[in-house]
Amino acid sequence: MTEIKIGTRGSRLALIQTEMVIRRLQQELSAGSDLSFHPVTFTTRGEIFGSVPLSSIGGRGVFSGEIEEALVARKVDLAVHSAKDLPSEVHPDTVLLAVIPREDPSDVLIMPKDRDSDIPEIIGTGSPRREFLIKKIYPEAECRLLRGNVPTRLEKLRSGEYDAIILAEAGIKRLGLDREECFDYIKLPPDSFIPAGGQGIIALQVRRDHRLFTFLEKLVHRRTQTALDAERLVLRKISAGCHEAAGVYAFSPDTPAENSDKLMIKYFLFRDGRLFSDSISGDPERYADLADSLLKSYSDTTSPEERT
Ligand SMILES: NCc1[nH]cc(CCC(=O)O)c1CC(=O)O
Repeated sequence: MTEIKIGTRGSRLALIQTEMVIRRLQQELSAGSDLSFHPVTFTTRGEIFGSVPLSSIGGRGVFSGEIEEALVARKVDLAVHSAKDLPSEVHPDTVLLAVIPREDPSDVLIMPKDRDSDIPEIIGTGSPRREFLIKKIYPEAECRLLRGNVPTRLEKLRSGEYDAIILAEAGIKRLGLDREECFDYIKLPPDSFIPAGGQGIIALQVRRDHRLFTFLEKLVHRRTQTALDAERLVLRKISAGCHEAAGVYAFSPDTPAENSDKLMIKYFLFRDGRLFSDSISGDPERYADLADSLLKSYSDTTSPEERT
């Protein structure tokens, strides 16, 4: 048996996602293959500093740095991440492959069923993007820092610390927590409540020189990979830090009225008190050109110094 080590975080969601990838790889291996896959868990800085705003933790890749280092140092063969937790650039010796179809990328507002009012006053989120977008819906609401893994966040909602919290639909679905009787789940439509780049996508990170690279490359889910690449390209170009409100969503509109061969990209960025936002659609094979035209309105109104 050849053991293939897969670096991952140790949270329940991270382990479920890693198991999804392992199952997929096992299905695709030819009979008689001698590969066996084993998760190797890492504790990242994002978890060690679990109660402060993410923007106050220094360095890149708060949830992925340690795992990527092990990958580049050949201590693990592969790594599995939530794409949205990755910095906009990964180590140049590695690439990200989307081998599992994207889960619903929406955010969800979750409220206890027994509350007095339909309008939440205190909303738990530590994400500047979610805060910016939810205040358009509930201008009077106050957003309070909420950190921790998904079950912890739901526990804090249950304990009455918040009137509502915002989570990714993908996480609560994969954990099977989307049907709890005591909560209302209000889906925030992703074409207006624009998700974080990569939300709902599981990224398999592999070194270009790994012997499984060509095998893995063949397994990508085309639409998901296109969305991942397009969203990450936009993220690199706007170079939003985690203290800025920014979202990007690339998708193929598949309602009959629209042309499903097209890739639609939407983004918004709230920077220095100004809102940049645009959407464009075109040929998915040319997403780099699309992203460039998309960001034209942004660069036209931004001086070169501001863009660096
Ligand atoms: N930052 C935490 C994180 N990273 C990925 C997910 C959900 C799964 C996904 O988006 O694929 C979550 C939880 C959340 O934001 O509610």
